[in-house]
Amino acid sequence: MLGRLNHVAIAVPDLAAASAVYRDTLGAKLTEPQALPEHGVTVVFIDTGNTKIELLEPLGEGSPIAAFLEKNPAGGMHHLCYEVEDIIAARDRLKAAGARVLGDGTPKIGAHGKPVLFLHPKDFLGTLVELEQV
Ligand SMILES: CC[C@@H](C(=O)O)C(=O)SCCNC(=O)CCNC(=O)[C@H](O)C(C)(C)COP(=O)(O)OP(=O)(O)OC[C@H]1O[C@@H](n2cnc3c(N)ncnc32)[C@H](O)[C@@H]1OP(=O)(O)O
Ligand SMILES: [Co+2]
Repeated sequence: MLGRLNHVAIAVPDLAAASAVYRDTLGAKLTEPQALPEHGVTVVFIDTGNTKIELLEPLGEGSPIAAFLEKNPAGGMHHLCYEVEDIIAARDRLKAAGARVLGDGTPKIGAHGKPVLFLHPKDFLGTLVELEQV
């Protein structure tokens, strides 16, 4: 069921400042900021060749990363995203195994234009997991 690691997400309080760290200090190439109001975040991606880094800044009221940033004001690693071939089959298998699928369980379209779902961090060793259908 588990495919490639698609991205590692880092929640940040200031996307421009975080982008400057990756661009100027680490010498990375970044995508333009992409506002995703349906996810409550603005994102920038960095392609590292073997995976991607997703920088996340809160967008709008009730962003799902707001509480995380209150606990981690300087930012921190927020989630891992794994690729799956069939997100509905993966969801149903995980639910049957007792994992909590976040939201109403209906995949949303993610930053890459593909269906995504999130799994509760307490069911995965304290790590929020995103699944993306590829
Ligand atoms: C850009 C689109 C998409 C993509 O295509 O890549 C994205 O990546 S969108 C990214 C942002 N979206 C989401 O994160 C959606 C799913 N997340 C959620 O539904 C919530 O963030 C959450 C995981 C349910 C957490 O909700 P929150 O209100 O922040 O906190 P709680 O108090 O309910 O948390 C319970 C418990 O879990 C711990 N926690 C919270 N977030 C994380 C995390 N990222 N990693 C590890 N642990 C986390 C939190 O600390 C609480 O623990 P205790 O304090 O021990 O109770
Ligand atoms: Co993500």
